[in-house]
Amino acid sequence: MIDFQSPNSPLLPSLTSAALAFTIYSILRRILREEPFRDIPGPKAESWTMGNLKQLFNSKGLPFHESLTDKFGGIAKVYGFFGLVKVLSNEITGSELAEQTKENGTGKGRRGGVLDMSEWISRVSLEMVGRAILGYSFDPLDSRVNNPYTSAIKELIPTLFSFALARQFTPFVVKLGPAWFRRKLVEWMPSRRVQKVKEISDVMHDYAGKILKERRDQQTRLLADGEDSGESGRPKDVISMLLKANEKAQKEERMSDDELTGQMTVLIFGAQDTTSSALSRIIYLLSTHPEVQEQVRAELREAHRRRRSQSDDDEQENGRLDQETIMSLPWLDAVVKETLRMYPSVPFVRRSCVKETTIPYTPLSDSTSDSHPQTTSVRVPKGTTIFIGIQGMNRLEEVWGDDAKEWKPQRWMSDSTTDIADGTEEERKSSTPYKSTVKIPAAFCGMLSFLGGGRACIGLRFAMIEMKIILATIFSKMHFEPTEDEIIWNLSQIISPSVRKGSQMEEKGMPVRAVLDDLTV
Ligand code: HEM
Repeated sequence: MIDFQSPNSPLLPSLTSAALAFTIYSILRRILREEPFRDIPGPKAESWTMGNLKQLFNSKGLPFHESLTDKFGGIAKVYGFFGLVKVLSNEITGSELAEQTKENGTGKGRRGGVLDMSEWISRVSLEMVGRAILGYSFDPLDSRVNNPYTSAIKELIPTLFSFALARQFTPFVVKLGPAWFRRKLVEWMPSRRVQKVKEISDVMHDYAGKILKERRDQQTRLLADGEDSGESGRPKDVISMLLKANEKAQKEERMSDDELTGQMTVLIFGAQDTTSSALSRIIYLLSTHPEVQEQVRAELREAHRRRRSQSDDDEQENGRLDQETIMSLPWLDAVVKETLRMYPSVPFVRRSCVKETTIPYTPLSDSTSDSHPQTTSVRVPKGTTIFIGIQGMNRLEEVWGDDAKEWKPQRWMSDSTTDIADGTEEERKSSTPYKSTVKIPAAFCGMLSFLGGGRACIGLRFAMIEMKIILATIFSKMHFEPTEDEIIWNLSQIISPSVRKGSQMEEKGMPVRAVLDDLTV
């Protein structure tokens, strides 16, 4: 009998060679299946071995993604390893206030300073999702030291993205023997980046296990104290609810601890970087568009004035607007939607085609494109890798009009758009400011920022509420101005900002000048 768990198992070499054989077979199979995309235009392969993959997975790759939509339209052919054919669909795409007191021309002094807002936003959003999803405080905001989980979660995506090319082999590597063997393989790998990912994933796994235990103990305590009977005593975080549902579920439907910790990590990941990327971009855009920022602050000023006039217990409300008021502010809504449209936090996603299909295709008749106008559909064989160009789709002129590539929140100010909180699900999904004949199967307002279909973002509503609350809170207390720094937006699956420090140097972060300007009193 073969012992699968033993490191000396004779199965290992056979598994390794079988996996390699499978990899080579798959590569050859795909090379031979190039033919259906013969007539699809696209950029030339940059290199014979890497195709276009280095351009696709490059932190400075946004212009390449943008050029795909501009030059080739809805579908562009890009090359993978060894000239493998892949189809790319339309990319496609603090510090405490460093004190400055200045005269601002009105004779009044002003207090402000330069803050790295991306750092702060990232901490705020992790704290929010930590509490809402896990019932856990990772990183009290007044702490100067990052929790190891916070650092791990921030490092993971950029580190993984830095070897995105090698990760194309993941589907084959995960089939290599049992988990302990794959772990050994990883430990033996002489790559600093692979070791870093291993360390990050160990920290995340250990923390998730620790938090799960805390939630479980809390539930046992509440049950024992009889506090679980009423709504008020019940923990509201997602994991506590999941644990409770798990206990009530039939034995065969229950999630194992590994599945539960997996869910925790997916939720935190899905929620944190995406939201903080969008929030950083919004703050930056408002700092560089003072006229739009003034509109947002004017409606906040008015909302606070109404709150003060209606409330007789200001102390208790502590200058805060309620959720309903925040969600109904039209300029805030327009700014969030327009930023998600123009600058989606996740500009593209990857999918594998599991069943052969044919998709409609209208080539560009533009003279700069080498497209073949007679082609109207393209056959996509099973196994083809597809990149869904979220950003490219969000900027289609057919859907958004001639000014599709401009950031214009005012496009959302018309009556024809439906707020997320209003209207039917169908109205909400398809509501774009333009009466377009092109229907995008999107989960949100005709844009793909939260994707669409069965695997669309499950945190859409959470994200909208969270972002608006954070923005309303911050912009009620201060306004922002740009600094002289050049901000660069990097593609590492999720977009994040950095600052140019000389011709060859960049540093993570997004400095903006914050000026205290309280609207709540
Ligand atoms: C601005 C904020 C957000 C954006 C732009 C965003 C965008 C996306 C996108 C594009 C996907 C599809 C990814 C793929 O399939 O490759 C996704 C999936 C997902 N998102 Fe979000 N997301 C945001 C916030 C959130 C929040 C706050 C949560 C949790 C509370 C969340 C949880 C998830 C989960 C669990 C998935 C996987 C769904 C599945 O595969 O079935 N997201 N999100």
